[in-house]
Amino acid sequence: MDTRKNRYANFQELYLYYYYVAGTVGLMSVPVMGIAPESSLSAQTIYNAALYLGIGNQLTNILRDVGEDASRGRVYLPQDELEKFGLCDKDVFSRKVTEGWREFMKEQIRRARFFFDLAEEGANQLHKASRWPVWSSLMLYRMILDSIENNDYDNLTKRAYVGRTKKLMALPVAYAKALSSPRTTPPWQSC
Ligand SMILES: CC(C)=CCC/C(C)=C/CC/C(C)=C/CC/C(C)=C/COP(=O)(O)OP(=O)(O)O
Repeated sequence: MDTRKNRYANFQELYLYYYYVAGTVGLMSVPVMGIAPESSLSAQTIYNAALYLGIGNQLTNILRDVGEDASRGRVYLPQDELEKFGLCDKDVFSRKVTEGWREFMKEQIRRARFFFDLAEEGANQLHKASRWPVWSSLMLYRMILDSIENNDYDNLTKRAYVGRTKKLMALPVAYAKALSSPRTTPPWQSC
């Protein structure tokens, strides 16, 4: 798909690409990592969470690399949403961070966070040995979005990154999150 296509009309088209390139990685990870024997959520719910983590990671990866991809003539952004903010490919290639670009980026970041939020429910359903690395990667990738914000949405000339200290500080937090047991009651039955 990547060799044939370098523009995507809308998020639906992009979602298919994200599914192929990253969602599948999440799905394949579940049987390797294992589901907690005490989990009471359906396998489908857990696989969906894994898929959403793959999509969230890929969305973040794309948002971090917009400038780099543009230098290779590639735009992995929804064309209709660019248009909604008065933008087009030319604006991506010109690398000028305008108010329109910032507003566009805010929406893209919101979407990536939404997928990470969906994935969270599944992380503690995994076998306990797998939870810490999954929480760590989820948190570290989510921090790339914060870094794009801290760069005032300039992902056209700057590459967002998370410094070593911030990364190290996230690890104990991820560890603490990994300690909580899987839900035994699905969220929709607990209220
Ligand atoms: C949450 C539950 C239930 C399970 C976890 C399931 C997992 C591990 C999901 C994560 C899947 C994953 C690691 C996807 C990778 C997506 C990604 C960022 C791919 C980037 O690939 P490239 O585009 O080649 O990267 P570069 O741009 O860095 O070269």
